[in-house]
Amino acid sequence: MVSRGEPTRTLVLGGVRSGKSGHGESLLRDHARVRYVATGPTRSSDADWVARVAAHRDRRDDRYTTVETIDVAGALRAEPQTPTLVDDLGNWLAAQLDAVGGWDDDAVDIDDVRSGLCRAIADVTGDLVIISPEVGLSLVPPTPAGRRFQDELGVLNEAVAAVCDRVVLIVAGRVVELPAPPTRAAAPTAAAAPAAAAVAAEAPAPTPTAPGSAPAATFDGPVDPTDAEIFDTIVPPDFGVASAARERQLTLTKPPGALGRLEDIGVWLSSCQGICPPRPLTAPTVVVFAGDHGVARSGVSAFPPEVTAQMVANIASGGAAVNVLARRAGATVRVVDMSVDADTAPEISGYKVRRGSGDLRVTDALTLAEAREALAAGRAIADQLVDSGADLLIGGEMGIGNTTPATVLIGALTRREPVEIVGRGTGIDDAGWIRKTAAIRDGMRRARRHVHDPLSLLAAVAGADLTALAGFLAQAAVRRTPVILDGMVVTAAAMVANELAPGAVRWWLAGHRSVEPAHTIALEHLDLDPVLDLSMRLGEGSGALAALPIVASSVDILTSMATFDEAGVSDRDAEPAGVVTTAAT
Ligand SMILES: O=C(O)c1ccc[n+]([C@@H]2O[C@H](COP(=O)([O-])O)[C@@H](O)[C@H]2O)c1
Ligand SMILES: Cc1cc2nc[nH]c2cc1C
Repeated sequence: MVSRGEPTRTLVLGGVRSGKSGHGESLLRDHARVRYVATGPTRSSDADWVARVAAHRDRRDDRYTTVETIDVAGALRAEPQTPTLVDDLGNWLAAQLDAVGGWDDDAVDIDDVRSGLCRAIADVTGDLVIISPEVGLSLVPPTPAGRRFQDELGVLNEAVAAVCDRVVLIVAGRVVELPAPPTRAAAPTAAAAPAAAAVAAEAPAPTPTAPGSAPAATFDGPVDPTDAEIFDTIVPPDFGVASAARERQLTLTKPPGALGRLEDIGVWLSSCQGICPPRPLTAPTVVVFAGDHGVARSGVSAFPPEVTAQMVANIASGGAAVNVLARRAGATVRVVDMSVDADTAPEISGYKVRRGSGDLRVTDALTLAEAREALAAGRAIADQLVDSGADLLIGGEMGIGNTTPATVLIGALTRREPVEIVGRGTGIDDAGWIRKTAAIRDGMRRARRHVHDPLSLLAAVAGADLTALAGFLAQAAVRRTPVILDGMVVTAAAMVANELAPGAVRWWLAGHRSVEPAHTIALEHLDLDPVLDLSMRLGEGSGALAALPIVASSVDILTSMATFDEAGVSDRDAEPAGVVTTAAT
């Protein structure tokens, strides 16, 4: 395997003594330099272990540099470009379970380290081979610790496979190439297909009316929710195009890097579009997912729940902040009633799952069937917009009380204490803050047992609006369409979306940092750096829309600035006039 500009991430699975390490090494034989990340100790008092390590070492030649660490994510992040062999994930997992005392305590999980590892794997820029044992084919171990290891390794292998380009299984010395799951990048999902076809026929363009207004064209429902939670492997934005865009930035008439973050955003957008220079954005589209929440009846918001339906009508008729900001930025706004506790216009309620989601303090917000329906709706909406030409998507939301479920999701997935993350939402007073903190505590208690299962987590505490948002954001990544995230509520849904579709985060840009404390924690968790920090706390998609003109400008820079050659401007390596250099004697 020689790097051809595009890195290849290969997961090599196999049983004990199957030849998996040897095969992994053979994949990197053409590289002049290979880093060997050893996840188990290379020195030990166990003679058999030492002999195994020595056998592995003898097979490798002096092209290898050995790094002994269980911080594989850290090692990959330190040198993402270096061709690397990681051997193996079994030792890594054992060390992680040791670190958290998780061998015999199912309540302790390693989800964060596993996600961190997957994100680091998704971000490598050089060839990577990861060796992992496949122990799921043997007997179910007789001890709790053995069963825990076997179960965790199954989950880990599946998660790592999702961010690798190839997965091979070594059996009896033979290499079996495991097929990738079918890709839906070019076509609507099976779940979304019927509705997408119906809307495509009715609404060929995403902007039948002026930017900023809610177009008359409707989203159709219902959708087939079967397997709504199963997403295709996310293909990252094109690394080769990113390199070309970075090169182009250096040719433009400015000191290298002088446009700072604007340059990075242009490079990202170029890599999302797979072309350099990128195409100007022509059809950015915001979808505002609206819903009511049972918990809002218990005094966790400064406003009454009736405001949700009233604001939905306001957005539909073009009078909300989201409409004003969208008009300025040239974006189209659509509003979708997922679970508003009132009847709304038929053109916005085609996907409605129910009236109001359940009170997360005491009951599931949705049934699993409703959660699948909401996820499928979000996915179908993303598909319809991409199919009809949207070239950038923004997820927005409107729902009195929705900062409570969003904070519960973030708290549960990042294991924070409620008081660290609770914010003032629409502006609750101190008494409301105390009620909200207690509601978040109760919701997190109910959420805790679902943190390993994104679909049941959404059903337990999120509600139909946030669940549809999660489906929308993940499906945008499946369809290789860039997204600008809005505030805390959208980012909470994004966290779950990235659990459903690992690597989806690479298609998302954080538009802004909301004043909600949970937002900063969620952004850190996703490793996202917001474009703006304007002390906003509105939702609707407003923060993302405020960032959109900056994103559009970053594209213009790459498309329209003159190069040094074109403008006849001297590049920095050119010799200044009048300076004569003489050869050294
Ligand atoms: O996303 C955010 O950062 C955000 C922060 C504060 C408020 N909101 C919006 O305010 C509403 C929820 O606030 P609350 O106090 O009713 O939970 C909902 O309609 C959100 O769009 C949104
Ligand atoms: C008026 C109003 C507008 C909103 N937009 C998003 N959340 C909101 C909450 C309220 C209360």
